[in-house]
Amino acid sequence: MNISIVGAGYVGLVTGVSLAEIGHNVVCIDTNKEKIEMLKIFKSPIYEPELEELISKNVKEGRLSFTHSYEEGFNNSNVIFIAVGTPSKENGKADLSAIENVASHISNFIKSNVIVVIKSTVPVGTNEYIKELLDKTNNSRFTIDIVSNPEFLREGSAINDIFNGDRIIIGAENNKASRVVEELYKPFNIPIFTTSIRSAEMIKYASNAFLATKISFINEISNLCEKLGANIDDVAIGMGKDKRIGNSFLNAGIGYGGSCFPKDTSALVQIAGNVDHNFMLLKSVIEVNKKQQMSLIEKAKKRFTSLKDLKIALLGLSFKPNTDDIRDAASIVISEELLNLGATVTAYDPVATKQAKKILNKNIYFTDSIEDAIKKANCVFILTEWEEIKKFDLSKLTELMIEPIVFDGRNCFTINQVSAHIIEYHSMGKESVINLN
Ligand SMILES: NC(=O)C1=CN([C@@H]2O[C@H](COP(=O)(O)OP(=O)(O)OC[C@H]3O[C@@H](n4cnc5c(N)ncnc54)[C@H](O)[C@@H]3O)[C@@H](O)[C@H]2O)C=CC1
Ligand SMILES: O=C(O)[C@H]1O[C@H](OP(=O)(O)OP(=O)(O)OC[C@H]2O[C@@H](n3ccc(=O)[nH]c3=O)[C@H](O)[C@@H]2O)[C@H](O)[C@@H](O)[C@@H]1O
Repeated sequence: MNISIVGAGYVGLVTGVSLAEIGHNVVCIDTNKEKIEMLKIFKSPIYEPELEELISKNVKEGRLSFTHSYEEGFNNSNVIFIAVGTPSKENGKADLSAIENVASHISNFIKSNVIVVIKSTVPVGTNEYIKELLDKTNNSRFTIDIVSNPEFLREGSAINDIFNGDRIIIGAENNKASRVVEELYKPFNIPIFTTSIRSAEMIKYASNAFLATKISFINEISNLCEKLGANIDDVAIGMGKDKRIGNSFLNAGIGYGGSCFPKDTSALVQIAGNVDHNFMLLKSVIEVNKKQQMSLIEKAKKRFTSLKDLKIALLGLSFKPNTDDIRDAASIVISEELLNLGATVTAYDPVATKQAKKILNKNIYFTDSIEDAIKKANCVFILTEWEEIKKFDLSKLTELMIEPIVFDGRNCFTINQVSAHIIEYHSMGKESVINLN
Protein backbone atom coordinates (compact mmCIF):
# COMPACT_ATOMS: atom_id res chain seq x y z
CA MET A 1 0.00 0.00 0.00
CA ASN A 2 1.19 3.59 -0.62
CA ILE A 3 1.24 5.45 2.65
CA SER A 4 2.03 9.08 3.51
CA ILE A 5 2.88 10.05 7.05
CA VAL A 6 2.61 13.73 7.93
CA GLY A 7 4.93 14.72 10.79
CA ALA A 8 8.33 13.11 11.07
CA GLY A 9 8.49 13.42 14.87
CA TYR A 10 8.54 10.53 17.31
CA VAL A 11 5.25 8.99 16.30
CA GLY A 12 5.47 9.78 12.60
CA LEU A 13 8.98 8.41 12.16
CA VAL A 14 8.44 5.25 14.17
CA THR A 15 5.10 4.57 12.46
CA GLY A 16 6.65 5.25 9.05
CA VAL A 17 9.64 3.03 9.63
CA SER A 18 7.55 0.17 11.00
CA LEU A 19 5.04 0.28 8.12
CA ALA A 20 7.94 0.28 5.64
CA GLU A 21 9.53 -2.64 7.49
CA ILE A 22 6.39 -4.76 6.96
CA GLY A 23 6.44 -4.03 3.23
CA HIS A 24 4.43 -0.84 2.57
CA ASN A 25 5.74 2.08 0.49
CA VAL A 26 6.03 5.01 2.86
CA VAL A 27 6.82 8.67 2.40
CA CYS A 28 7.22 10.88 5.49
CA ILE A 29 6.40 14.55 5.09
CA ASP A 30 7.56 17.25 7.50
CA THR A 31 7.55 21.02 7.11
CA ASN A 32 10.81 21.20 9.07
CA LYS A 33 13.37 21.17 6.24
CA GLU A 34 16.30 20.62 8.57
CA LYS A 35 14.73 17.38 9.84
CA ILE A 36 14.08 16.15 6.32
CA GLU A 37 17.66 16.90 5.24
CA MET A 38 19.00 14.94 8.22
CA LEU A 39 16.70 12.00 7.49
CA LYS A 40 17.79 11.93 3.86
CA ILE A 41 21.31 11.16 5.05
CA PHE A 42 19.95 8.53 7.49
CA LYS A 43 20.39 10.69 10.59
CA SER A 44 17.53 10.51 13.04
CA PRO A 45 16.53 13.89 14.52
CA ILE A 46 15.58 12.08 17.75
CA TYR A 47 17.55 9.64 19.89
CA GLU A 48 15.69 6.34 19.88
CA PRO A 49 17.40 2.94 20.07
CA GLU A 50 17.33 1.01 16.72
CA LEU A 51 15.59 3.84 14.83
CA GLU A 52 18.53 5.04 12.75
CA GLU A 53 19.39 1.51 11.58
CA LEU A 54 15.79 0.92 10.48
CA ILE A 55 15.62 4.27 8.67
CA SER A 56 18.76 3.51 6.74
CA LYS A 57 17.72 -0.10 5.91
CA ASN A 58 14.27 0.84 4.63
CA VAL A 59 15.47 3.84 2.60
CA LYS A 60 18.18 1.71 0.95
CA GLU A 61 15.65 -1.03 0.20
CA GLY A 62 13.42 1.57 -1.51
CA ARG A 63 10.36 1.47 0.75
CA LEU A 64 10.92 4.69 2.71
CA SER A 65 11.53 8.28 1.65
CA PHE A 66 11.30 11.79 3.09
CA THR A 67 10.10 15.10 1.74
CA HIS A 68 9.02 18.53 2.91
CA SER A 69 6.63 18.93 -0.04
CA TYR A 70 2.96 17.96 0.34
CA GLU A 71 2.72 17.72 -3.44
CA GLU A 72 5.43 15.09 -3.62
CA GLY A 73 4.29 13.38 -0.41
CA PHE A 74 0.61 12.96 -1.34
CA ASN A 75 1.22 12.09 -4.99
CA ASN A 76 0.60 8.32 -4.81
CA SER A 77 -1.14 8.11 -1.49
CA ASN A 78 -3.94 5.65 -0.63
CA VAL A 79 -3.67 6.29 3.10
CA ILE A 80 -2.47 9.47 4.84
CA PHE A 81 -1.47 9.24 8.51
CA ILE A 82 -1.43 12.51 10.44
CA ALA A 83 1.11 12.42 13.28
CA VAL A 84 1.83 16.08 13.93
CA GLY A 85 2.07 17.51 17.44
CA THR A 86 -0.93 18.52 19.57
CA PRO A 87 0.83 20.45 22.36
CA SER A 88 -0.92 22.11 25.31
CA LYS A 89 -2.04 25.69 24.95
CA GLU A 90 -1.63 28.08 27.92
CA ASN A 91 -5.05 27.05 29.24
CA GLY A 92 -4.27 23.31 29.05
CA LYS A 93 -6.38 22.73 25.92
CA ALA A 94 -4.89 20.77 23.01
CA ASP A 95 -3.58 23.00 20.23
CA LEU A 96 -4.99 21.60 16.98
CA SER A 97 -3.46 24.17 14.63
CA ALA A 98 -0.91 21.76 13.10
CA ILE A 99 -3.61 19.19 12.26
CA GLU A 100 -5.89 21.89 10.84
CA ASN A 101 -2.99 23.07 8.72
CA VAL A 102 -2.33 19.57 7.33
CA ALA A 103 -6.05 19.04 6.67
CA SER A 104 -6.18 22.24 4.63
CA HIS A 105 -3.59 20.87 2.18
CA ILE A 106 -4.87 17.35 1.57
CA SER A 107 -7.45 17.79 -1.18
CA ASN A 108 -5.12 20.04 -3.21
CA PHE A 109 -2.64 17.24 -3.82
CA ILE A 110 -4.35 13.83 -3.68
CA LYS A 111 -4.64 11.83 -6.92
CA SER A 112 -7.11 9.16 -5.76
CA ASN A 113 -9.62 8.42 -2.97
CA VAL A 114 -7.78 8.46 0.35
CA ILE A 115 -8.24 7.43 3.93
CA VAL A 116 -6.98 10.00 6.45
CA VAL A 117 -5.85 8.33 9.67
CA ILE A 118 -5.39 10.60 12.69
CA LYS A 119 -2.64 9.20 14.88
CA SER A 120 -2.00 12.34 16.90
CA THR A 121 -3.67 12.44 20.32
CA VAL A 122 -6.76 14.60 19.86
CA PRO A 123 -9.78 15.54 22.04
CA VAL A 124 -12.99 13.59 21.58
CA GLY A 125 -14.85 15.01 18.58
CA THR A 126 -11.71 16.21 16.73
CA ASN A 127 -11.81 13.52 14.03
CA GLU A 128 -15.38 14.59 13.20
CA TYR A 129 -14.32 18.23 13.15
CA ILE A 130 -11.38 17.45 10.84
CA LYS A 131 -13.69 15.41 8.60
CA GLU A 132 -15.94 18.49 8.27
CA LEU A 133 -12.91 20.64 7.42
CA LEU A 134 -11.78 18.11 4.82
CA ASP A 135 -15.24 17.95 3.26
CA LYS A 136 -15.54 21.73 3.22
CA THR A 137 -12.19 22.22 1.52
CA ASN A 138 -12.38 19.15 -0.72
CA ASN A 139 -12.08 20.64 -4.18
CA SER A 140 -10.94 17.33 -5.73
CA ARG A 141 -13.10 14.63 -7.31
CA PHE A 142 -11.96 12.10 -4.74
CA THR A 143 -13.53 10.94 -1.50
CA ILE A 144 -11.76 11.31 1.84
CA ASP A 145 -12.69 8.93 4.70
CA ILE A 146 -11.46 9.45 8.24
CA VAL A 147 -10.13 6.97 10.80
CA SER A 148 -9.00 7.52 14.38
CA ASN A 149 -6.01 5.34 15.23
CA PRO A 150 -4.32 6.59 18.41
CA GLU A 151 -0.76 5.53 19.21
CA PHE A 152 0.49 3.93 22.43
CA LEU A 153 4.27 3.72 21.96
CA ARG A 154 6.63 4.95 24.65
CA GLU A 155 9.72 7.01 23.97
CA GLY A 156 12.94 5.12 24.53
CA SER A 157 11.34 1.78 23.61
CA ALA A 158 9.29 2.97 20.66
CA ILE A 159 10.50 0.41 18.11
CA ASN A 160 9.92 -2.51 20.43
CA ASP A 161 6.50 -1.10 21.43
CA ILE A 162 5.28 -0.64 17.88
CA PHE A 163 6.12 -4.21 16.85
CA ASN A 164 4.92 -5.75 20.13
CA GLY A 165 2.01 -3.50 21.15
CA ASP A 166 -0.86 -4.82 23.29
CA ARG A 167 -3.55 -3.53 20.92
CA ILE A 168 -4.25 -1.48 17.84
CA ILE A 169 -7.31 0.78 18.17
CA ILE A 170 -9.29 1.66 15.05
CA GLY A 171 -12.31 3.97 15.10
CA ALA A 172 -13.59 4.51 11.57
CA GLU A 173 -16.42 6.47 9.98
CA ASN A 174 -17.35 3.44 7.86
CA ASN A 175 -16.55 -0.29 7.56
CA LYS A 176 -14.72 0.08 4.26
CA ALA A 177 -12.16 2.49 5.72
CA SER A 178 -11.86 0.37 8.86
CA ARG A 179 -11.10 -2.76 6.84
CA VAL A 180 -8.37 -1.02 4.82
CA VAL A 181 -6.59 0.11 7.99
CA GLU A 182 -7.07 -3.30 9.66
CA GLU A 183 -5.57 -4.99 6.58
CA LEU A 184 -2.63 -2.58 6.56
CA TYR A 185 -1.76 -3.51 10.17
CA LYS A 186 -2.30 -7.27 9.85
CA PRO A 187 1.40 -8.24 9.46
CA PHE A 188 2.12 -6.85 12.95
CA ASN A 189 0.01 -9.68 14.41
CA ILE A 190 -1.24 -7.44 17.22
CA PRO A 191 -4.87 -7.68 18.47
CA ILE A 192 -7.02 -5.09 16.70
CA PHE A 193 -9.99 -3.51 18.47
CA THR A 194 -12.45 -1.63 16.29
CA THR A 195 -14.83 0.89 17.79
CA SER A 196 -16.49 4.24 17.14
CA ILE A 197 -14.34 7.27 16.35
CA ARG A 198 -15.25 8.98 19.64
CA SER A 199 -14.47 5.88 21.71
CA ALA A 200 -11.10 5.51 19.97
CA GLU A 201 -10.25 9.11 20.84
CA MET A 202 -11.34 8.57 24.45
CA ILE A 203 -9.36 5.30 24.80
CA LYS A 204 -6.15 7.23 24.22
CA TYR A 205 -6.81 9.91 26.87
CA ALA A 206 -8.26 7.42 29.34
CA SER A 207 -5.19 5.17 28.98
CA ASN A 208 -2.68 7.96 29.55
CA ALA A 209 -4.73 9.43 32.41
CA PHE A 210 -5.00 6.02 34.07
CA LEU A 211 -1.23 5.43 33.85
CA ALA A 212 -0.59 8.91 35.26
CA THR A 213 -3.04 8.10 38.08
CA LYS A 214 -1.14 4.91 38.86
CA ILE A 215 2.09 6.91 39.14
CA SER A 216 0.63 9.62 41.39
CA PHE A 217 -0.99 6.92 43.52
CA ILE A 218 2.27 5.01 44.06
CA ASN A 219 4.04 8.30 44.77
CA GLU A 220 1.55 9.11 47.53
CA ILE A 221 2.03 5.60 48.97
CA SER A 222 5.78 6.19 48.75
CA ASN A 223 5.46 9.43 50.74
CA LEU A 224 3.49 7.52 53.36
CA CYS A 225 6.11 4.74 53.44
CA GLU A 226 8.76 7.32 54.36
CA LYS A 227 6.67 8.53 57.28
CA LEU A 228 5.63 5.07 58.47
CA GLY A 229 8.87 3.14 58.03
CA ALA A 230 7.76 0.86 55.18
CA ASN A 231 9.79 0.20 52.02
CA ILE A 232 8.14 1.27 48.74
CA ASP A 233 10.10 -1.25 46.64
CA ASP A 234 8.66 -4.12 48.65
CA VAL A 235 5.21 -2.54 48.82
CA ALA A 236 5.11 -2.15 45.01
CA ILE A 237 6.27 -5.74 44.48
CA GLY A 238 3.67 -7.01 46.92
CA MET A 239 0.89 -4.98 45.29
CA GLY A 240 1.97 -5.91 41.77
CA LYS A 241 1.66 -9.62 42.47
CA ASP A 242 -2.11 -9.13 42.42
CA LYS A 243 -2.87 -9.60 38.70
CA ARG A 244 -5.76 -7.14 38.97
CA ILE A 245 -3.25 -4.43 39.91
CA GLY A 246 -0.31 -5.57 37.76
CA ASN A 247 3.33 -4.82 38.44
CA SER A 248 3.97 -2.10 35.86
CA PHE A 249 3.88 1.66 36.45
CA LEU A 250 4.42 1.26 40.17
CA ASN A 251 7.86 2.86 40.26
CA ALA A 252 7.82 5.67 42.79
CA GLY A 253 9.92 8.71 41.93
CA ILE A 254 9.87 12.41 41.22
CA GLY A 255 6.70 12.16 39.16
CA TYR A 256 5.87 11.78 35.51
CA GLY A 257 7.13 14.13 32.80
CA GLY A 258 7.49 13.98 29.03
CA SER A 259 5.56 15.29 26.09
CA CYS A 260 2.40 13.32 26.79
CA PHE A 261 1.21 12.60 30.36
CA PRO A 262 1.33 16.25 31.51
CA LYS A 263 -0.35 17.57 28.35
CA ASP A 264 -2.90 14.77 28.01
CA THR A 265 -4.01 14.87 31.65
CA SER A 266 -4.50 18.65 31.40
CA ALA A 267 -6.36 18.25 28.12
CA LEU A 268 -8.69 15.61 29.61
CA VAL A 269 -9.54 17.91 32.52
CA GLN A 270 -10.45 20.54 29.89
CA ILE A 271 -12.41 18.05 27.78
CA ALA A 272 -14.41 17.10 30.89
CA GLY A 273 -14.90 20.77 31.80
CA ASN A 274 -16.37 21.43 28.34
CA VAL A 275 -19.25 19.08 29.21
CA ASP A 276 -19.60 20.43 32.77
CA HIS A 277 -17.82 17.51 34.37
CA ASN A 278 -15.44 18.30 37.21
CA PHE A 279 -12.80 15.55 36.88
CA MET A 280 -11.71 15.77 40.53
CA LEU A 281 -9.60 12.61 40.54
CA LEU A 282 -7.50 13.69 37.57
CA LYS A 283 -7.04 17.20 38.98
CA SER A 284 -5.57 15.62 42.12
CA VAL A 285 -3.30 13.39 40.03
CA ILE A 286 -1.88 16.51 38.39
CA GLU A 287 -1.48 18.33 41.72
CA VAL A 288 0.26 15.33 43.33
CA ASN A 289 2.65 15.19 40.39
CA LYS A 290 3.58 18.87 40.66
CA LYS A 291 4.32 18.45 44.36
CA GLN A 292 6.25 15.23 43.77
CA GLN A 293 8.61 16.92 41.29
CA MET A 294 9.71 19.22 44.12
CA SER A 295 10.18 16.45 46.70
CA LEU A 296 13.99 16.17 46.34
CA ILE A 297 14.33 19.89 46.94
CA GLU A 298 12.16 19.61 50.06
CA LYS A 299 14.38 16.77 51.33
CA ALA A 300 17.56 18.75 50.60
CA LYS A 301 16.15 21.85 52.33
CA LYS A 302 15.45 19.79 55.43
CA ARG A 303 18.95 18.32 55.34
CA PHE A 304 20.92 21.54 54.72
CA THR A 305 18.48 24.24 55.95
CA SER A 306 19.67 26.54 53.13
CA LEU A 307 20.84 25.51 49.64
CA LYS A 308 22.48 28.90 49.00
CA ASP A 309 26.02 28.57 47.58
CA LEU A 310 25.90 24.77 47.64
CA LYS A 311 27.19 22.99 44.56
CA ILE A 312 24.53 20.53 43.48
CA ALA A 313 25.07 17.97 40.72
CA LEU A 314 22.09 16.81 38.66
CA LEU A 315 22.48 13.34 37.15
CA GLY A 316 20.06 12.67 34.30
CA LEU A 317 18.05 15.41 32.58
CA SER A 318 15.71 13.59 30.17
CA PHE A 319 12.19 12.79 31.40
CA LYS A 320 13.06 9.08 31.33
CA PRO A 321 16.03 6.94 30.22
CA ASN A 322 16.87 6.05 26.59
CA THR A 323 15.60 9.30 25.14
CA ASP A 324 17.03 12.77 24.64
CA ASP A 325 13.58 14.29 25.13
CA ILE A 326 13.42 16.75 27.99
CA ARG A 327 9.93 18.11 27.28
CA ASP A 328 8.23 18.62 30.67
CA ALA A 329 11.07 16.75 32.41
CA ALA A 330 11.39 17.22 36.17
CA SER A 331 14.93 18.52 35.53
CA ILE A 332 13.45 21.78 34.18
CA VAL A 333 11.56 22.78 37.33
CA ILE A 334 14.14 21.31 39.71
CA SER A 335 17.13 23.11 38.17
CA GLU A 336 15.21 26.39 38.02
CA GLU A 337 14.22 26.18 41.68
CA LEU A 338 17.77 25.25 42.77
CA LEU A 339 19.12 28.32 40.99
CA ASN A 340 16.40 30.45 42.61
CA LEU A 341 17.53 29.16 45.98
CA GLY A 342 21.08 30.28 45.24
CA ALA A 343 22.69 26.90 44.52
CA THR A 344 25.31 26.34 41.82
CA VAL A 345 24.09 23.62 39.47
CA THR A 346 26.19 21.21 37.41
CA ALA A 347 24.48 18.66 35.19
CA TYR A 348 25.22 15.48 33.30
CA ASP A 349 23.09 13.39 30.96
CA PRO A 350 24.38 10.65 28.65
CA VAL A 351 22.40 11.89 25.60
CA ALA A 352 20.07 14.79 26.43
CA THR A 353 22.65 17.56 27.00
CA LYS A 354 22.20 19.07 23.53
CA GLN A 355 18.43 19.34 24.00
CA ALA A 356 18.85 20.47 27.63
CA LYS A 357 21.14 23.34 26.61
CA LYS A 358 18.32 24.71 24.43
CA ILE A 359 15.74 24.65 27.23
CA LEU A 360 17.36 24.75 30.67
CA ASN A 361 18.65 27.88 32.39
CA LYS A 362 21.88 29.28 30.90
CA ASN A 363 23.48 29.41 34.38
CA ILE A 364 23.75 25.62 34.60
CA TYR A 365 27.20 24.09 34.01
CA PHE A 366 26.92 21.08 31.69
CA THR A 367 29.57 18.38 31.97
CA ASP A 368 30.65 15.41 29.86
CA SER A 369 30.86 12.84 32.63
CA ILE A 370 29.34 11.92 35.97
CA GLU A 371 32.76 12.38 37.56
CA ASP A 372 33.02 15.98 36.32
CA ALA A 373 29.51 16.80 37.51
CA ILE A 374 30.01 15.50 41.05
CA LYS A 375 33.57 16.81 41.61
CA LYS A 376 33.58 18.96 44.77
CA ALA A 377 29.76 18.88 44.91
CA ASN A 378 27.91 19.20 48.22
CA CYS A 379 25.22 16.82 47.08
CA VAL A 380 23.89 14.91 44.09
CA PHE A 381 20.31 14.76 42.76
CA ILE A 382 19.53 11.72 40.59
CA LEU A 383 16.71 12.67 38.20
CA THR A 384 16.77 9.94 35.53
CA GLU A 385 17.49 6.24 35.98
CA TRP A 386 19.99 5.84 33.12
CA GLU A 387 21.89 2.51 33.16
CA GLU A 388 25.15 4.46 33.35
CA ILE A 389 23.97 6.12 36.57
CA LYS A 390 22.65 2.86 38.06
CA LYS A 391 26.02 1.22 37.39
CA PHE A 392 28.09 4.10 38.74
CA ASP A 393 30.70 3.07 41.29
CA LEU A 394 29.42 4.67 44.50
CA SER A 395 32.88 4.76 46.05
CA LYS A 396 33.71 7.55 43.55
CA LEU A 397 31.13 9.75 45.30
CA THR A 398 33.12 9.45 48.51
CA GLU A 399 36.33 10.13 46.61
CA LEU A 400 35.20 13.15 44.55
CA MET A 401 32.51 15.02 46.46
CA ILE A 402 32.92 17.44 49.36
CA GLU A 403 30.43 15.25 51.19
CA PRO A 404 28.93 12.16 49.52
CA ILE A 405 25.26 13.06 49.98
CA VAL A 406 22.79 11.68 47.45
CA PHE A 407 19.10 12.48 46.86
CA ASP A 408 17.94 9.75 44.52
CA GLY A 409 14.64 10.64 42.81
CA ARG A 410 14.50 7.39 40.86
CA ASN A 411 15.51 4.73 43.38
CA CYS A 412 18.52 3.64 41.34
CA PHE A 413 20.15 1.80 44.24
CA THR A 414 18.93 -0.62 46.90
CA ILE A 415 19.52 0.02 50.58
CA ASN A 416 21.91 -2.96 50.56
CA GLN A 417 23.98 -1.49 47.74
CA VAL A 418 24.44 1.87 49.42
CA SER A 419 24.97 0.47 52.91
CA ALA A 420 28.37 -0.86 51.85
CA HIS A 421 29.62 2.69 51.13
CA ILE A 422 30.59 5.76 53.10
CA ILE A 423 27.69 7.78 51.89
CA GLU A 424 24.50 9.54 52.93
CA TYR A 425 21.64 8.34 50.78
CA HIS A 426 18.06 9.64 50.62
CA SER A 427 15.68 7.98 48.18
CA MET A 428 11.93 7.76 47.56
CA GLY A 429 9.71 5.81 49.94
CA LYS A 430 12.56 4.19 51.86
CA GLU A 431 14.58 4.75 54.99
CA SER A 432 17.61 7.01 54.53
CA VAL A 433 21.10 5.53 54.91
CA ILE A 434 23.46 7.75 56.86
CA ASN A 435 26.85 6.16 56.69
CA LEU A 436 29.34 9.03 56.86
CA ASN A 437 32.56 8.96 58.83
N1 LIG B 1 5.95 11.14 21.64
C1 LIG B 1 5.28 10.06 21.95
O1 LIG B 1 5.83 9.16 22.56
C2 LIG B 1 3.85 9.89 21.58
C3 LIG B 1 3.12 10.93 21.03
N2 LIG B 1 1.78 10.75 20.72
C4 LIG B 1 1.02 11.83 20.09
O2 LIG B 1 1.43 11.89 18.71
C5 LIG B 1 1.45 13.25 18.25
C6 LIG B 1 2.83 13.59 17.72
O3 LIG B 1 3.73 13.54 18.82
P1 LIG B 1 5.33 13.55 18.59
O4 LIG B 1 5.66 12.60 17.51
O5 LIG B 1 5.95 13.42 19.92
O6 LIG B 1 5.50 15.04 18.06
P2 LIG B 1 6.83 15.77 17.61
O7 LIG B 1 6.72 17.14 18.12
O8 LIG B 1 8.02 14.93 17.93
O9 LIG B 1 6.72 15.78 16.01
C7 LIG B 1 5.73 16.45 15.29
C8 LIG B 1 6.31 16.75 13.92
O10 LIG B 1 5.29 17.33 13.09
C9 LIG B 1 5.88 18.31 12.27
N3 LIG B 1 4.84 19.23 11.80
C10 LIG B 1 4.19 20.19 12.52
N4 LIG B 1 3.28 20.79 11.73
C11 LIG B 1 3.35 20.20 10.52
C12 LIG B 1 2.64 20.37 9.31
N5 LIG B 1 1.65 21.27 9.18
N6 LIG B 1 2.97 19.58 8.25
C13 LIG B 1 3.95 18.66 8.36
N7 LIG B 1 4.65 18.45 9.48
C14 LIG B 1 4.34 19.21 10.55
C15 LIG B 1 6.92 18.97 13.16
O11 LIG B 1 7.91 19.63 12.40
C16 LIG B 1 7.46 17.75 13.92
O12 LIG B 1 8.57 17.19 13.26
C17 LIG B 1 0.99 14.09 19.46
O13 LIG B 1 -0.40 14.27 19.36
C18 LIG B 1 1.31 13.21 20.65
O14 LIG B 1 0.46 13.46 21.75
C19 LIG B 1 1.14 9.57 20.91
C20 LIG B 1 1.83 8.50 21.45
C21 LIG B 1 3.24 8.58 21.82
O1 LIG C 1 0.94 9.20 24.67
C1 LIG C 1 2.13 9.11 24.76
O2 LIG C 1 2.93 9.90 24.30
C2 LIG C 1 2.77 7.98 25.47
O3 LIG C 1 2.92 8.37 26.86
C3 LIG C 1 3.56 7.41 27.66
O4 LIG C 1 4.85 7.11 27.17
P1 LIG C 1 6.14 8.03 27.50
O5 LIG C 1 5.69 9.37 27.93
O6 LIG C 1 7.04 7.90 26.35
O7 LIG C 1 6.89 7.33 28.72
P2 LIG C 1 6.48 6.47 30.00
O8 LIG C 1 7.34 5.29 30.05
O9 LIG C 1 5.03 6.23 30.08
O10 LIG C 1 6.92 7.45 31.17
C4 LIG C 1 6.28 8.69 31.38
C5 LIG C 1 6.76 9.31 32.66
O11 LIG C 1 6.28 8.57 33.77
C6 LIG C 1 7.35 8.25 34.67
N1 LIG C 1 7.07 6.95 35.30
C7 LIG C 1 6.73 5.88 34.55
C8 LIG C 1 6.46 4.67 35.15
C9 LIG C 1 6.53 4.54 36.53
O12 LIG C 1 6.29 3.47 37.14
N2 LIG C 1 6.87 5.63 37.27
C10 LIG C 1 7.15 6.84 36.68
O13 LIG C 1 7.45 7.82 37.39
C11 LIG C 1 8.60 8.24 33.80
O14 LIG C 1 9.74 8.48 34.56
C12 LIG C 1 8.29 9.35 32.83
O15 LIG C 1 8.67 10.59 33.36
C13 LIG C 1 2.74 6.10 27.63
O16 LIG C 1 3.40 5.10 28.40
C14 LIG C 1 2.57 5.61 26.20
O17 LIG C 1 1.73 4.45 26.18
C15 LIG C 1 1.91 6.72 25.38
O18 LIG C 1 1.80 6.33 24.02
